[in-house]
Amino acid sequence: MNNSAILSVRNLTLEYQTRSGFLKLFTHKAIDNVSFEVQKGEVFGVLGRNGSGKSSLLKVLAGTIQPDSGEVICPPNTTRSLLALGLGFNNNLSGRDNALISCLLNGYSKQESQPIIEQVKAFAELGKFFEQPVKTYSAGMRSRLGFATAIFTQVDIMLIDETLSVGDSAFKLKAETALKEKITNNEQTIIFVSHSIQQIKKLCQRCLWLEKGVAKQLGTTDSVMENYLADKQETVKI
Ligand SMILES: Nc1ncnc2c1ncn2[C@@H]1O[C@H](COP(=O)(O)OP(=O)(O)OP(=O)(O)O)[C@@H](O)[C@H]1O
Repeated sequence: MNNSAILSVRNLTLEYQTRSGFLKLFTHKAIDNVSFEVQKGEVFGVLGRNGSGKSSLLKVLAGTIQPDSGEVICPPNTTRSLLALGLGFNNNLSGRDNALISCLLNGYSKQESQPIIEQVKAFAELGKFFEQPVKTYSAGMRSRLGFATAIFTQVDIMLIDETLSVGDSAFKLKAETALKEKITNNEQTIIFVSHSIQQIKKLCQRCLWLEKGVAKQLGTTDSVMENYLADKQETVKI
């Protein structure tokens, strides 16, 4: 692992097994021998078509699923949090209680959590719904709560899966601005999956292009984007 790398992924492979008929199992390689490193303070993008393995990769990086082979290495005590739609909340608890649980899981005491929860409440703009169970929320409202919770609790690596793509344009802009502020001090490491090429261009210095689970290109966002867009246009022509 390079000195300033906060995350090192080596030869990662993940297979899903699904039933394709009575007693028949179908194996699908969602991530195929992928390796890369992310530096501390870097905003790293992952792009690729539908089904290319982006979300699966983030889940492995967050430790919510185990790979079949390969490894994910971080310095000791590195905290990681996956911000993805529908993940991580207890549906029966209110937005406030879910925010409190996130704080406690990130090592804050109940007392230290109170001002953070008020910041989350103000940022998420959920009004009285903040006190209602999360199961009553729309996808956009969950996204607001998830984003606000992640932005105000300190984690070493934020793993963001599509959450910025949901919600109205005013909130998207506010979320992007908050992320940029967090990025400017070069402390926050972010791994960011998005279908929005504009968002990846705006936020990420480097990115990884996944194609059917394989790392097709790893490099600066400009160089990867050039080939990715050319490839997309080729496919549209065909
Ligand atoms: N739980 C699962 N069981 C079986 N196959 C799965 C499972 N989750 C994902 N897959 C398959 O693994 C592949 C990668 O899926 P993944 O969701 O990681 O892709 P993605 O790039 O995030 O897609 P999208 O851009 O559409 O969100 C797809 O072919 C998908 O069908």
